[in-house]
Amino acid sequence: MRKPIIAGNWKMHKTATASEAFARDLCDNITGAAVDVVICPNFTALLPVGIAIKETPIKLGAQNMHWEEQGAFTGEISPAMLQDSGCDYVIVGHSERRQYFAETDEAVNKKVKAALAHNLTPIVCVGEMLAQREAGQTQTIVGAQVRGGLAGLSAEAVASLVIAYEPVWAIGTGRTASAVDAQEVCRFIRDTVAALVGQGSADCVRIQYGGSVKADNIDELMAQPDIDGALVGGASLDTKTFARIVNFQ
Ligand SMILES: O=C(CO)COP(=O)(O)O
Repeated sequence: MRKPIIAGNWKMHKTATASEAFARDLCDNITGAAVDVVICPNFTALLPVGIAIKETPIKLGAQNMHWEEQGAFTGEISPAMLQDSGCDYVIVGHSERRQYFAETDEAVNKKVKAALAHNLTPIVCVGEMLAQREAGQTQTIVGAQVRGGLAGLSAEAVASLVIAYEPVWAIGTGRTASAVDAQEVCRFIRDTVAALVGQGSADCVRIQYGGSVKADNIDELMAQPDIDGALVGGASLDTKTFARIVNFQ
């Protein structure tokens, strides 16, 4: 039985001060959640938010990281730094990183391995662009991203991580994939994982859907057999809405 996991990706929103206040408000609104809850603020907010949620079940995640331990990589942050800041999770290969910062499957793979080596659970993002979906290439693209991102990992490692299916055309557009379409791709991702490392891991790995998840579509999405959670952008920036998403039916 896979425990659902709902994560909020705050992207480049909220200062550290605003993030801390928001996190405290969130703690008051999310009590006794039956699911894993993760919030991913910007780097400068990790420490204060980590302190704000310390005695609560809410976990801390980062939005990106470098794969190296340390070194001359101006502007980057290492897995050890994230761990030291209180992170348990890190988002890897978000489509905005792939699109605007030229992140490749090879880089994603290095980041996934580095995260696991530092006891950080990677949330590995995959998803096709609109033109690719319309050209009937969804499975080709998503399959290659899954195989590339998870290359060389043991069955046990794959079982421990989280995969987020985020169709690029559904991110921030208000255009959610239908629950049936999302289920179909999440099922395909699970089958791809099974072919890669075996059915046992495929049965354990948690797969989130992301892309315009809102309070009014979460229930239908979570009712799908292969959707184990959500990676929420815009709707995670409102306390009441995010609390409602976490408390899906
Ligand atoms: O990119 C996303 C989460 O990582 C989804 O963003 P929205 O929920 O704003 O569409």
